[in-house]
Amino acid sequence: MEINGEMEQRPVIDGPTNPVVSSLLSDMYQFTMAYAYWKAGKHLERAVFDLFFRKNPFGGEYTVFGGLGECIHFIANFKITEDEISFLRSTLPSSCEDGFFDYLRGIDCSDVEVYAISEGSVVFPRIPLMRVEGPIAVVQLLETPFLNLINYASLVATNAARHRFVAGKSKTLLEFGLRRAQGPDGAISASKYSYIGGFDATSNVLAGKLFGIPLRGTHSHAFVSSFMSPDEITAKTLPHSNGSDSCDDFVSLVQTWLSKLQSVESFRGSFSETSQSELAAFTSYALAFPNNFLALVDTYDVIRSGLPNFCAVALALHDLGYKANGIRLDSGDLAYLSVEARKFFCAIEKEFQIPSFGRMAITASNDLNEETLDALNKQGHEVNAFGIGTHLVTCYAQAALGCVFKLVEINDQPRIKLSEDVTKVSIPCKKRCYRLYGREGYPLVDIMTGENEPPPKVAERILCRHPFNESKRAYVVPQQVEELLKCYWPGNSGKEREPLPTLEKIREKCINHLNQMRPDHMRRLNPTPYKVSVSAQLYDFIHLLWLSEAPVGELQ
Ligand SMILES: Nc1ncnc2c1ncn2[C@@H]1O[C@H](COP(=O)(O)OP(=O)(O)OP(=O)(O)O)[C@@H](O)[C@H]1O
Ligand SMILES: O=P(O)(O)OC[C@H]1O[C@H](OP(=O)(O)OP(=O)(O)O)[C@H](O)[C@@H]1O
Ligand SMILES: O=C(O)c1cccnc1
Ligand SMILES: [Mg+2]
Repeated sequence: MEINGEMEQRPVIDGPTNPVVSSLLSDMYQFTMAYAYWKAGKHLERAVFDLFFRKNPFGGEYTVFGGLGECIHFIANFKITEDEISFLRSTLPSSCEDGFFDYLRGIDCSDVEVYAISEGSVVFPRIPLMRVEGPIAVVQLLETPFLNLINYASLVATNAARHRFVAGKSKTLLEFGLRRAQGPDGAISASKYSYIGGFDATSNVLAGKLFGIPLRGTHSHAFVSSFMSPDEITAKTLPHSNGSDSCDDFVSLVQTWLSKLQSVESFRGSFSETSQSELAAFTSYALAFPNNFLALVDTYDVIRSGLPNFCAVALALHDLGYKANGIRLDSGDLAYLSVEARKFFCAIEKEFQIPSFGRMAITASNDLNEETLDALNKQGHEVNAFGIGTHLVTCYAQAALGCVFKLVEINDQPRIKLSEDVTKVSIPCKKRCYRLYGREGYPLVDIMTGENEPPPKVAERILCRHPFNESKRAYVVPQQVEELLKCYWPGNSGKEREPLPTLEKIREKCINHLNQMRPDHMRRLNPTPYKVSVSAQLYDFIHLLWLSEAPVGELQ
């Protein structure tokens, strides 16, 4: 585009992570409406849409906002190709005129503006996560892809944050969901947004490559049961960790340690013969990864086999200057088994004078979710890391977040969507949104105002009204005022574009925001709703418009 004789420098922004996110990834009705707008000569009318949700997921009182970056990557590259136009022509009724397809050929998002809350923020019902302004036909085409990019992203980020909340800050949380996720995009998105929501790492290698998320993993039961006995191990040499000399027969060294363990007085009766298959598997894994030895100990029997076998290998590694990483438990009573494992490790630390052996890491997995984490906490456990798959990535506890995209203004005229259900009435007008902070530093209330109202001021009392309930209102004297919607896509407005932060920064923002919330909004049982309000002026306007738009009933 040429402005004042100079070529405007538009930043080059890559497309979305998933290349299927393109202009046709939309509902059919967006294209039929676009045609009807065009036919009516309305397609260039300037519209304002709000993207928001009505209820927090998982019975909670907060949501983590995810997916904004992908939306911006999408619109930065929004074009309808010749091939796509041919397809649309073949699928729309043959009465659709050629001029419409010529119009579609020329559209992009250069005259669309997107204002949004920063990704990773904690957000609440009714406050627009995004405000999208532009020619109505184009903005209408963005509805479905935007909702698709935001609904699951925010749902899974929230789910991750909730799992983090129950697990506690000190635990390591590993996302193990790739195999159980809803297809490849579900899996990649789950890894990305679980990381934002506070997970530490993923097993998903592609997510590691695409987003730089730390990768972690152990091994499976197949690895253990694929071995028959230590006799099948032929390459038995393991160099000392400092490179000084080598142990020629690591397998025998492990056997020696197992015999020593069998004769320890305090272990007498707890185990006798352990599984030779498992011992061979652990020994082989240690030979392959002497610096990162971690063993899945529940293939046969955790107490009678897995733990002693693991310790025999870990002690042999210790002789050669290596430090084992720990174990994974994947079945049984995880609280009980983790406590028994810890006792076993501590007994070895004491018996053989090996400092820090008692602090060996214990990872647990197997159908974990918020409830099982909570139950484990209540029972007392010794788990250091949780691997969580199915419940996290499928968002088992709630299938979808209900973000919607509603018209709030056209040609500078406010619009309202009425409903019998008052929670579904949309809040009209182009709005500004603020978060007001209280004396103790907690966010107190979010407030929406009309676009041209003066902003709330620090230390100045402002009336915050429930948008629909006349009697619910409160005066607030904010100690800090934060404007929530920032310009992420300026279109032709000339405004500065907010840069897209890195995934690391988004994660940091999310964790800080969650930490900043008042604890009663965060608790799992009956959390206190966070207040979302409108200014007195906007309240009056909503109700005026409501009355003017709602037909008066007639009783007979
Ligand atoms: N101490 C505990 N308190 C509450 N729930 C637990 C506890 N330990 C494990 N769980 C959960 O109980 C469930 C046990 O699953 P399940 O009944 O399938 O047994 P399993 O241990 O997987 O058995 P299997 O050996 O057949 O694989 C899992 O969802 C697990 O997360
Ligand atoms: O349980 P999730 O939270 O989904 O976590 C991922 C699970 O995936 C693996 O199981 P695997 O595929 O080997 O099957 P399994 O159910 O028989 O353990 C792993 O051992 C975990 O149990
Ligand atoms: O690395 C693991 O232990 C792992 C990875 C995916 C699923 N279950 C376990
Ligand atoms: Mg399992």
